[in-house]
Amino acid sequence: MSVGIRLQYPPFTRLAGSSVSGGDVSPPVHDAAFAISRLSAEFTDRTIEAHFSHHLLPQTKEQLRTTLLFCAAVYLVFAITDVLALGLSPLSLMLFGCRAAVAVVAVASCVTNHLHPHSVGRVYLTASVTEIVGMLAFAPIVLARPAELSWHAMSMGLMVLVVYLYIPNRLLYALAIGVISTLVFIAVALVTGRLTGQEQLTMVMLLSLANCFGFIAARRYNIIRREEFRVQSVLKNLSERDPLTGCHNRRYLQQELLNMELSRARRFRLSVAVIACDIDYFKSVNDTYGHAAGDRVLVAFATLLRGMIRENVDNLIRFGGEEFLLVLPETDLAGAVHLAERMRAALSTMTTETTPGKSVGVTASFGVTSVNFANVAARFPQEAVIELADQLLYAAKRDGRNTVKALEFYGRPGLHVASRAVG
Ligand SMILES: Nc1nc2c(ncn2[C@@H]2O[C@H](COP(=O)(O)OP(=O)(O)OP(=O)(O)O)[C@@H](O)[C@H]2O)c(=O)[nH]1
Repeated sequence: MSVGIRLQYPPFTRLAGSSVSGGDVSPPVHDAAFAISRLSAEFTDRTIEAHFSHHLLPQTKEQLRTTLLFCAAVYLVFAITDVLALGLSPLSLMLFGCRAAVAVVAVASCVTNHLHPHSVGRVYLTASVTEIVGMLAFAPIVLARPAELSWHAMSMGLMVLVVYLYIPNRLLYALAIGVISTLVFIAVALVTGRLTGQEQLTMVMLLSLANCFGFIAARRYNIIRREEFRVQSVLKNLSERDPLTGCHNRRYLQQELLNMELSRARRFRLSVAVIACDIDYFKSVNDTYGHAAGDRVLVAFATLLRGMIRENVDNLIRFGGEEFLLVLPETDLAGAVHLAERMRAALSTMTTETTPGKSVGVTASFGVTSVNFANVAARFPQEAVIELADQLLYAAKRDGRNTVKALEFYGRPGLHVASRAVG
């Protein structure tokens, strides 16, 4: 059975660390899934890369804003050097226009990202556009002040490092922008014909080194960030999942899921259903066929349940031992009872191979409850819903097992009036 990690985001920001309703979204957690491309320094699995990017989005946007505004300010401040070189002339005014264009694009990028808080693509697009405009605006400065070519080469080297290391962008975009602008700069420098052959060689070598060091350092940084994310995801997975069945565990239910689903249902005045189910006479399976066979039955039961719930919506939790719990958002009592009855019937016809050639069939009992927040205004302890489902499960056990018991939850003890037994 593949074990998964829960990585989710609102509406696209559920990550290793935060979550919103979304059921068992479970990218595999084995190492191959976290493979990192040596060239792009990104996860080769696009889904995991998307989770990673969304996980870091708030920090990335913050970094981008700070860096772009700082670079825009530096670009404008360096207009002083134009005035010192060219005086207050139409040419220096034109260069100021180029510098102002960079500042305007940088500010527009920050505003765009502010208006689209969940878009990773826009962050990279605005970073790239600002970098390209910054590099383009540098060309007229170089052409207008050819006597300072060595200084311009130094500035170019610094700009390349900024592109690789300080402006958050995809590594391959930074590489393309860094290399192409370096080549264009070298071409412009050679066209001006102000440098000796030795100076030209030195300039080409230094700018190549700036690109190499920038790329290597950025690649290293990108890989380290992703390694951190991998470890974080694996640890989170270990702490939230049952290793035998791959289901979420009780800890996850109590610390995250239940509160999240009940709060959401309360906010939007929706129904949430909970089904508690437990394999009947499971001890005798262990006693008769051995613990390993019992494990196989548990895994088969979890697989059956998982196959019958809505992917990315419902949640399956191993509540303990041979007891499982299903949390079903936007589901009323009738819908949950119908599902529980289908599960009960499916299990009663299923067998699991315990040893080669030998199979065992089991049944299960179900306790079903649902709370409709359109009718329930009063606050109640979140565990109360689970407790009711559990009580109903044990009522089903007392009633002979292989049966479903259901009751609407009205939020207060003594008001569970809509009782219904099925099976
Ligand atoms: N193989 C296996 N057995 C487990 C696991 N966790 C709990 N059990 C066993 O599950 C059995 C539960 O037994 P009981 O609580 O008596 O329940 P039951 O026999 O299913 O009886 P009812 O629930 O009343 O129908 C115990 O024998 C536990 O050892 C597990 O991970 N693997």
